[in-house]
Amino acid sequence: MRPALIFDLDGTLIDSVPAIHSVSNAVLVERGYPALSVDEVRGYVGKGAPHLVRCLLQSAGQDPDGPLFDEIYAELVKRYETEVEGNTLYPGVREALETLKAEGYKMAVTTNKPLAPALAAIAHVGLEDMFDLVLGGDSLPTRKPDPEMVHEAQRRLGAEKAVYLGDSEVDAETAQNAALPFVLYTEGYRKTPVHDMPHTVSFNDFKMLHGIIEKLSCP
Ligand SMILES: O=C(O)COP(=O)(O)O
Ligand SMILES: [Mg+2]
Repeated sequence: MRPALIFDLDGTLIDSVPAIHSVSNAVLVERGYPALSVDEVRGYVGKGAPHLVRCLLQSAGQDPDGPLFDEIYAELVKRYETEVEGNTLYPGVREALETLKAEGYKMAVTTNKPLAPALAAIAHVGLEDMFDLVLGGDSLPTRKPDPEMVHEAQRRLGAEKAVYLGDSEVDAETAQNAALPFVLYTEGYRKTPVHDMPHTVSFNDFKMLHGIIEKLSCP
């Protein structure tokens, strides 16, 4: 049986930092706080929206868990869902996914991004028909690196075997916690050198993905 392919979203399939940067700055500047650089915002991505909001509050000199949290979280997630222009696919993603889907691989997304903005970004880049399941950071009581999201995806897909694919330290840890092979996309938002990240195989071009998955699918 072919393994299910469980993908991370931000930094793996979609370059979403331009969108997250612009939404974050809109929320900050509107309240009189200084705008942040793309590099700063990139460093805040990967652990879900609550973490991003706490980082934004800290950068503004505010209490990360203080009274502004709920208001900023709600506004950020709302804008995230509608201001989708800054989300773009990494080169070759569509072709690679189409090939794998045509061969019968079941595919899911497990992202720490909240579900509504994740679905909006997926639709914006035209991948809405590609996945059997999408789970967001607010779909379950826990988020990555807790393995539950990946386990839940595997259960819902009825997949005995699975491969997890992602770009970040959080993803490497998730795959380890879920005891799954980890395919690392090196062009996303990781902060650690590739050789210091636990992974089964890495790739820097989606043209390589089909061959990698075929090899991992051998019994
Ligand atoms: O929203 C985030 O923080 C990251 O989302 P990801 O899990 O798709 O990388
Ligand atoms: Mg990611």
